[in-house]
Amino acid sequence: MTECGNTTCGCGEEKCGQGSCNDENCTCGKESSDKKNNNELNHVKHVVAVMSGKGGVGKSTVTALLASAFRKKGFKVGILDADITGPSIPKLFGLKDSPKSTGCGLLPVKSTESIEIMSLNLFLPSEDEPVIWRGPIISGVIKQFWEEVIWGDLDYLFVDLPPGTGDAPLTVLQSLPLDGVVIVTSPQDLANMVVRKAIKMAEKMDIPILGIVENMSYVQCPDCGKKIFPFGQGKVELMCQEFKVPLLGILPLEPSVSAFGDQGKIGESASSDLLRTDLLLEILEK
Ligand SMILES: Nc1ncnc2c1ncn2[C@@H]1O[C@H](COP(=O)(O)OP(=O)(O)OP(=O)(O)O)[C@@H](O)[C@H]1O
Repeated sequence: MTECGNTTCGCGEEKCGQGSCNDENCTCGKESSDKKNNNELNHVKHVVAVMSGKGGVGKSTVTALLASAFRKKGFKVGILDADITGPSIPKLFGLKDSPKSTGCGLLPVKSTESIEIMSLNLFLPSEDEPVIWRGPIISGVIKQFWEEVIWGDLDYLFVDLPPGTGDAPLTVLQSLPLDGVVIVTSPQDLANMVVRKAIKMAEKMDIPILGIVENMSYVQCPDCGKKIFPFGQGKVELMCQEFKVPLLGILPLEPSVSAFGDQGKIGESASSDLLRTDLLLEILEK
């Protein structure tokens, strides 16, 4: 292996620890272009992070709905739950089994719809056990979930990020071979302000923004079907225009979404049909 200088690596690229270096002899710390096939057992075609910056806007729900929508289309799908201290994915899919370990690595747990799932909550003795870890340990676990889990052949791996722009999101954006991020927002101005920080973080790190989903956007009257916008209307369209990214869906505040999630049957929620999956697929294929 060749050693690179302080600022420039053997391949002539500036040393930054991000992006992709195609010189296989270079040790600049940049990831090789084959980062997706992180071990011989894993062949993951696309990795998509779901991010928000703001807590509670529905990242995990949107991750689960996206994964379910892609699965319904026949793709092989996985979810890496990078929300280490507040993991929700196993609950949404009603998973209780612990991941099995083989000589080669850890096996994800399969949901009823055959989505491969890895989450720290699957290792805990009870689902309400807290995880009280500092940032470096959390980052280490996220990397292990990528490198030491036998994902096998997957078309799409969705990564559910925790809120904020701290250690865990940074690790995912820096260490995983992301095709891009899907941003989840909700219509309140407060959410908007924090979500913009996440968008700018991804932009600063040269991670493509694949699109924005607005969650809890409106309530539909069960009697007359009229849409009520308790937090105001049209904000996500403005955000998409400003950042020049596509709108991937507007989801209502819908009691059944929460009920399906609480019952561990989020895959049965029809809200996944409201996501513009075909548009996302088109963007990813490009
Ligand atoms: N469109 C929706 N309609 C009704 N309830 C929803 C909707 N989206 C999310 N919820 C509910 O809101 C709560 C928070 O959702 P979720 O856990 O997906 O948010 P999050 O952004 O991932 O949270 P965190 O920041 O803690 O990771 C859950 O109880 C979920 O069922």
